[in-house]
Amino acid sequence: MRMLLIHSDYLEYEVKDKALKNPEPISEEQRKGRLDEVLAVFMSVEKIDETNPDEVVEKAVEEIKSVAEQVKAERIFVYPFAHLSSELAKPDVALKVLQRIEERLREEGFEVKRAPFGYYKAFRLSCKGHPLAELSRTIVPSGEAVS
Ligand SMILES: NCC(=O)N[C@H]1[C@@H](O)[C@H](n2cnc3c(N)ncnc32)O[C@@H]1CO
Repeated sequence: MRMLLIHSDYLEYEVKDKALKNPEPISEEQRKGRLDEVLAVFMSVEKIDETNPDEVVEKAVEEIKSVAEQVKAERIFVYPFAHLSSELAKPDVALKVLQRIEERLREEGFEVKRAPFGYYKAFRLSCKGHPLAELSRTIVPSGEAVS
């Protein structure tokens, strides 16, 4: 799992076209979304994560929680982003992992939105620019080497 974390004044997206033959079914309301004062987390779920998705979910939640507490963000935007890795997990595994991360962050008390999976989307982001505003993390199941 590769994550790019951007502490932002806002992130807003608009769904454009399908990027997968069978993208995640979405409601009309989910075609656009916005959060203000948000920690945007762009995530590529990787092949290696398929060996232990549950562990990767927990490690990702811990990392996101730690950064959110450091930058004092109470809102998280989970953003599926297939451009941070050349060894992507299959879409059905990736979607489940991202849905579970969304659920777990809500359980931890954050306000959470997740951008729709399997689409091309236009988005606008306003990075705050402070020293911790742009971070990346790589997470792998235990016992696996980071490539
Ligand atoms: N920017 C637009 C986009 O990335 N669209 C991606 C993601 O929404 C999603 N997707 C597919 N596989 C993955 C994966 N392994 N991890 C994360 N997202 C994935 O499917 C789209 C096409 O790859």
